[in-house]
Amino acid sequence: MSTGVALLNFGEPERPTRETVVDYLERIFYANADIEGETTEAEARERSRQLAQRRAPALIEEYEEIGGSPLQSHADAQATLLERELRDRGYDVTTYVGMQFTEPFIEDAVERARSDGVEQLVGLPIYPLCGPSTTVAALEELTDAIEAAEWDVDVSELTGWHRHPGYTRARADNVRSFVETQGLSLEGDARLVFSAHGTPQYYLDEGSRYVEYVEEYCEALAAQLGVDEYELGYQNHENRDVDWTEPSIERVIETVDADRVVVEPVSFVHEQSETLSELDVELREEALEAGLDFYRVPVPYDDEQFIDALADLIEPFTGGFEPGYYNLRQCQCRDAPGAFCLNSPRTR
Ligand SMILES: C=CC1=C(C)c2cc3[nH]c(cc4nc(cc5[nH]c(cc1n2)c(C)c5CCC(=O)O)C(CCC(=O)O)=C4C)c(C)c3C=C
Ligand SMILES: [Fe+2]
Repeated sequence: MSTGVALLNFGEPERPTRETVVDYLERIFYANADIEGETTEAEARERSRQLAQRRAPALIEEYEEIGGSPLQSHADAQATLLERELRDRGYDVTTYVGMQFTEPFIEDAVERARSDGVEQLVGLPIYPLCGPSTTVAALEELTDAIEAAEWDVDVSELTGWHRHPGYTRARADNVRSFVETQGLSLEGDARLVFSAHGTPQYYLDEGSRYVEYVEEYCEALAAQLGVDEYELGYQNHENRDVDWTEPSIERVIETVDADRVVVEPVSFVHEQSETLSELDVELREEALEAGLDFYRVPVPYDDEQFIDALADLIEPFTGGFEPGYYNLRQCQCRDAPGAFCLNSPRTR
């Protein structure tokens, strides 16, 4: 059977013109309009436009500073490597990249898979830590696009996958090798600092387990690295007057008791403005002002172990065996048939 894997991603404009960046931001703000309370569609659209226009200049500056976002090229490279790995394992698989907020959109990925004659589609959001505005929203879009295309295809979905042992090992080995190359010691005077993408308190109040996932993941990663003491901070987007996850990464950097910090960006599986600008430029400056040497672990987006872990997640669907055999169970965050994750409790 021919399988399509839709790799669902966030997206970042490749060319940061004012028009593309405003449109991009407007889509993001509109998709998250609920966090400011109930509103009409017209009000939400107007508010999203205003927020996008206000935020755009600073984001354009970030893109200019880093010479454009590499997200699209990293996502394409990942898709190619995953397809190759699954084909090497003997499966008839094609991968399709679909973005939530830039082209190629999720509906474009669906259209390409359909015209290629895919018989089975697996939706894999490239967010290891399941959250409502990323993982769940991306899969809702996938369902909507399939329905809009009136495509009768067998669909499976994968939500949270940070507990995959191969993934955790890949990230731990990546941190270890970075620390070694830099001549640092995490047990000595360099403090390990995990930086996670933040989320508005609204989503946590609505039942999202995102923070639990972040915390347990950091604990597991630190344990694999043999590190007892570490810090965790959140990269928040404070464009609206709403509460976000605490402590912010800036606060952590201000208060950490160390000579140097090694920052591991746990929410990210590509380099993008959040890593190359927010961390490497802005946070580095704050760290230096606080008297800290600053090191940031590169994201292992094309690492062989990481790609193998992604292939393992897809394998039950291409191999035709019971997903539960690999501990994949019905997702609690996405209440849809065929939505599996590694986070759900065992029922027996
Ligand atoms: C490629 C870029 C981005 C990734 C990956 C990403 C991941 C990510 N985002 C959230 C939660 C939210 N992000 C929100 C806004 C937002 N996110 C990005 C970029 C990425 N996020 C941008 C450019 C923006 C726009 C705001 C800004 O200041 O730049 C929001 C909405 C906030 C709102 O006020 O509407 C949420 C929610 C998570 C959990 C996550 C996980 C990896
Ligand atoms: Fe975000």
